[in-house]
Amino acid sequence: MSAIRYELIKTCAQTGARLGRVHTPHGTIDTPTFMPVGTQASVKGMSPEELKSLNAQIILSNTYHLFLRPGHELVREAGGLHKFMNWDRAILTDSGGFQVFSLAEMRKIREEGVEFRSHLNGDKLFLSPEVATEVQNALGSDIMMAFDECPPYPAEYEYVKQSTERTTRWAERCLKAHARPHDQGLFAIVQGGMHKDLRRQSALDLTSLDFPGYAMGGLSVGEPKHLMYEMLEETVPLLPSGKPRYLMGVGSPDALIEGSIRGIDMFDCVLPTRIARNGTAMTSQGRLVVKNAKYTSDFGPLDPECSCYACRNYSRAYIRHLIRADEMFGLRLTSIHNLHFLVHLMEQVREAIREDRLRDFRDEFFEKYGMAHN
Ligand SMILES: CNc1nc2c(CC[C@H]3O[C@@H](OC)[C@H](OC)[C@@H]3O)c3nc(N)[nH]c(=O)c3cc2[nH]1
Ligand SMILES: [Zn+2]
Repeated sequence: MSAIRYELIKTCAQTGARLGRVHTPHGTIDTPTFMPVGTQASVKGMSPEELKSLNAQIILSNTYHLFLRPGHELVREAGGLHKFMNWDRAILTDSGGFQVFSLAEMRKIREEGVEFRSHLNGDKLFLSPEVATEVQNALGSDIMMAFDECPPYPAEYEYVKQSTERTTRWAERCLKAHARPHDQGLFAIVQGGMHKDLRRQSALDLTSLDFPGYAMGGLSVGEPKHLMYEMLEETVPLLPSGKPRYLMGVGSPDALIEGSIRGIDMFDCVLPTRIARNGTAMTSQGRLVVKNAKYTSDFGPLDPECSCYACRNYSRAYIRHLIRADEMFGLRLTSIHNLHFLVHLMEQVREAIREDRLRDFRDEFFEKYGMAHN
């Protein structure tokens, strides 16, 4: 019995969106879903109780960061990531394939794996399909990602071709190295850059290896959004309908809706907590920079239509004051609101799929949101 089972409940009659559930050893995830990112074993500034109060059913953490600090052996000794961070719902860990190419210095990519220097202290380290799989087995995440290369954007066709074919060979090595397939699901990551033929090849090669789930990688890397949507339209139909699809690193409210329409079930993005740190809130009318002087004596909530803890108890004037005074509680309140906003947005997306009206919902949302693009 695989650790991860996808249940397709229904497909939206207006779009290609799906209502589903992902069953994991640490609970069920209603999809389409937004997953808060806790890169270093903490969703910045949020306690597990606060995450549960906003109905987060799964959070992310990251192999590269935890491999560097505190080290996966320590987390294994602590009884695994769930115990270490006191989170008893589902956890997905990214494989480090993105960070080793975006954060690490002095990296050398070979068939065997990637040699690099830690961005923390310059130590010489090595990540490979086998090491990334062993690390995630030690962390005990419910969903592990295959070790991949996320090619830069833009990149030469030939480079993307070589890289994508190597990522497929690496995925096969992860499958072989996976020590706990009954407890942890291993998702493959489709690459191929912005080239439709390479995307198709990657999807066909990886689906022939039969993983419990498939991610769309190599996107949300600076390309125009229309290009990302074209890659989804080209690739998602080649993925098995009975398995979850995860679009990595996405995203803004409009992209979550557009991605759901194109058949994506799972999303992750650091945006809600990252923009919270400079006092930017996502609201039903678009973004609001609460630090702006015009909110000095605005005693209303961040978003009048929001029912989150921050909007029920605090004003824009108070949060503006905290952010300007560099008080931690200010960015905590903005993070609580932004995470609630995206988790609640996905609840509305699931409702719209249930009622076969996701295209109408999108048009209404974009109208109100003013498509003040993110
Ligand atoms: C933002 N756009 C984007 N993110 C991406 C990530 C996650 C970043 C990972 O880094 C941490 O956030 C900074 C998170 O780790 C918990 C996230 O999962 C990717 N990961 C892999 N393995 N392969 C990809 O092709 C890939 C592409 C991305 N595009
Ligand atoms: Zn709110």
